[in-house]
Amino acid sequence: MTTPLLQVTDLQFAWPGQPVLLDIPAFSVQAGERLFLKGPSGSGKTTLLGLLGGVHQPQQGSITLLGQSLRQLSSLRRDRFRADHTGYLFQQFNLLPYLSVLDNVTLPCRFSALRRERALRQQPTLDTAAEHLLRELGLSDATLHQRSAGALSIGQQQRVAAARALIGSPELVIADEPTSALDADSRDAFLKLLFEECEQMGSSLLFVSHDTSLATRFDRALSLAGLNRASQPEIL
Ligand SMILES: Nc1ncnc2c1ncn2[C@@H]1O[C@H](COP(=O)(O)OP(=O)(O)OP(=O)(O)O)[C@@H](O)[C@H]1O
Repeated sequence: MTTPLLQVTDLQFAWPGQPVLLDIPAFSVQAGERLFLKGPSGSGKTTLLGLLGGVHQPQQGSITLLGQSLRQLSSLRRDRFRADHTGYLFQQFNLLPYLSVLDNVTLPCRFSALRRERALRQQPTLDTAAEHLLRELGLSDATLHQRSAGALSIGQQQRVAAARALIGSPELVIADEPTSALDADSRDAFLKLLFEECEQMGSSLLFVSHDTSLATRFDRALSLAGLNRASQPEIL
């Protein structure tokens, strides 16, 4: 059996002063897999993604990415490891609105020498790497690339956020409800592009959403409730 890209074992997490939110005996993502994780609002999806990226620390259990236990890294090395191997696509995109589109897309390469190096293996400069990705994701108008990210439409910002998550081919792309602000047609088109890019880069995709209609498009679909043994009080 091949070693999973990401492996969670006996994880427990509670926010300070709150009951245990997540109690997950086992969860894994395989290399190159497209995994859909569903769960209602408030069930702990975003918290789990923060744990997987090493942003939060579990009270118990282990999270191993590419054979490296996150717990064994100092917080500085954990941040670097996350920047090297994980691309994040957030629900609210989290672009820096005053920076240009290109500067937003190339941002991960400032924090990760590995992603910078990988991007420069394909393209002569980081800007051309960003432009290439933006074109692949349907943002081909070069005048848009120089504009402040905050001046773009929601659909355009989402593509910029996707390019930022993908630049430098991280092994794992984590997407937290990235299509919730889109209509059905834009959502379908965006998913198709995201899948194509992840496949080209050999990245695994962990896609979290409460929109269960998307689940059949993925290699595997899991429900957080099915993974999590912690009791869930009032979730919507
Ligand atoms: N920084 C925090 N401090 C304390 N509690 C938090 C924090 N972030 C989230 N929580 C709590 O953890 C629970 C799960 O929140 P989380 O955002 O992980 O759920 P979610 O499934 O991603 O929800 P949604 O689909 O609405 O984004 C909620 O009860 C929330 O109030």
